[in-house]
Amino acid sequence: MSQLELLEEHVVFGGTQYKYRHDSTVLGCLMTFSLFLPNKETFSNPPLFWWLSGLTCTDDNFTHKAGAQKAAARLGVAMIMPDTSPRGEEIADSEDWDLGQGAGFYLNATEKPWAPHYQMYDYITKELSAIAHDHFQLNGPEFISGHSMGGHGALVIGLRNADRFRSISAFAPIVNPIEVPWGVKAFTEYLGDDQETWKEWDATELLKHHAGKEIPVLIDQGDADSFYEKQLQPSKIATVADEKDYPLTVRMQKGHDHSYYTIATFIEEHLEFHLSQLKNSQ
Ligand SMILES: N[C@@H](CCC(=O)N[C@@H](CS)C(=O)NCC(=O)O)C(=O)O
Repeated sequence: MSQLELLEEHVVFGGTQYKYRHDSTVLGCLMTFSLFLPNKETFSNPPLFWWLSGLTCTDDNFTHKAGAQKAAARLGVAMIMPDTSPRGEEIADSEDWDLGQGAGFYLNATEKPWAPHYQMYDYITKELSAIAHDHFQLNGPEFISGHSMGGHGALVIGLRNADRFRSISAFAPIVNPIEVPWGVKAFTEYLGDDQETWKEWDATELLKHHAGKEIPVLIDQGDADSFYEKQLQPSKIATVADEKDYPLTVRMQKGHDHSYYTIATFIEEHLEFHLSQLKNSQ
């Protein structure tokens, strides 16, 4: 397992917020991630909440802006926040904010120049998971959530690993990337022109063909989100869920936009949603 370098440690609401750096074997570069642990004496084996951020973010956006630590400390939930792409001067990048560094789309790229480093799906589901389990002994139940591009990541990773994650939630997720400009641009670059391969990384397509465990999904979408109609369109996945009678709820949030103010408003409800699913499945 890779060596972890502790960059930050802060006591917060009786738990501890950490930031680490490590040399990722899967991505071939130095990566940071953040981790919140609730009070160890009160919560010895906490469930683990994975948070995937959106375009332009690092692990800091959620840590600094969502205010999730207070609820996580009260509920006894550990939270892990990965970065959104491989990083570094030697790593392929784009001048566009919705491609390259900060925009890894949580998939395994197959095309040049991206493929050697842009393997975020494997990084999260294998390398960072092994660190969470082996280094921090976080071996309890797991949930996954995210925002925008990270909401797409949470839906795709959750549905592809429905035996592992107990529930999925998302804020303003890209639910059908193969049909919207952000997704078409990124998937063309990372996965090439064969659109059949894109479907493996598209939550709406995955849900259409999902035959595994029906893990519940909660989506919050602000109706004042400037990306709502062009890039997000949660009704696309809601329609598929309705057709299959799949347990997926979309809540439209009046007046809310795409920002972390929306996440801060509802993050406690998301943590409670995940924990309540856990109780239901026990
Ligand atoms: N840079 C873009 C916006 C990018 C954006 O809204 N990113 C979202 C995720 S898709 C985010 O979380 N930004 C960071 C933040 O709000 O802290 C623009 O100027 O239109």
